[in-house]
Amino acid sequence: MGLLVDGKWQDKWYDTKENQGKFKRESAQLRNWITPDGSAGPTGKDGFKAELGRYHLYVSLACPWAHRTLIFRKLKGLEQAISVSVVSPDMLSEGWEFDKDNHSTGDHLFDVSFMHQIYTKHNPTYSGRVTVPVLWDKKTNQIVSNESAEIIRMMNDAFDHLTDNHEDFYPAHLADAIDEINDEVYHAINNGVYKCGFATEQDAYEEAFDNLFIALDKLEARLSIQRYLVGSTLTEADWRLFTTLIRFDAVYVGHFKCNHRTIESYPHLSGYLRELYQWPGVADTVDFYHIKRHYYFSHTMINPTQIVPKGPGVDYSAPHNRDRL
Ligand SMILES: N[C@@H](CCC(=O)N[C@@H](CS)C(=O)NCC(=O)O)C(=O)O
Repeated sequence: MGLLVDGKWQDKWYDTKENQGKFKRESAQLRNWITPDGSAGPTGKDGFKAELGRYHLYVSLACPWAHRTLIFRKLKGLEQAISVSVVSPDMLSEGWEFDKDNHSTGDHLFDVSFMHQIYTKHNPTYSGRVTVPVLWDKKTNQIVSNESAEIIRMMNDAFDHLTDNHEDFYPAHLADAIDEINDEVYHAINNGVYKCGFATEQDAYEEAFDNLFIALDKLEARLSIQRYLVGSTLTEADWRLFTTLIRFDAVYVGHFKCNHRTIESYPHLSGYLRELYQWPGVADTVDFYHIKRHYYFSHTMINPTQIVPKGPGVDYSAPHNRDRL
């Protein structure tokens, strides 16, 4: 695990010493947008017009942030339009790898061995962490974006005129409500589980743990009276929560010490999770082999034996009963 400094790979983990043992996630650096006409989006430069076949996604099937983009690719009917390469589950001294003998598709564009080589193809002197997902422009040979929250917004509407899929997971009249819940879910839950797992001091861990379960309890109450996070409409906010919930009992409870309770033990959150899992096309994007193997095998500072647990064997295909709400 490491990062690029002036285009050179360095094997170095996050330094929590400067932050009282707290894990601080770095902001994504590459923030351009694909738009229907190629004009600039809310951040970054212009020149990324929506075109079928022009863009490529680099993902890990283990990663909850990359998982969002795979779900949107599926739900928005973009599988033919946007090609994908999947990294191996193990993220070791060279970071994310394309090892075809280890559950990777290989790099379909350049056949390189490591994800950091994609970042240095974009910019030979790149400095920063080498994260997935990455959205690549095959036409101009550069990274469009490495921020999943923005990649899913582009996928939500930039290609609609080409695909005729007008399903809208961020409708204007719900935008404020979605942004508000996203903010809470991001800090306390999506990133909250990482703050628990990567904390290196007891207080830092306990603070993240308490905030995580306060937030989950709040969502349990909310989902006891409404079907989805912002009411009766399924939105982006639900998909952003889903990718953390589906990893929770398999990984975060044990590996990240988020063990106050499992998602299975929450009557409403567990039914909600099953409903989202059973949404047409979504189960195909969930790969528990990659999920469990990645976390338990890669984070040797947390799990030095690299043993991957066999359980928990939750049945996400069981009836969800959410249609009663
Ligand atoms: N802000 C990014 C975060 C992505 C991210 O942190 N991905 C993780 C995998 S789950 C990663 O690649 N980590 C490698 C590292 O931090 O060195 C996004 O949401 O797109």
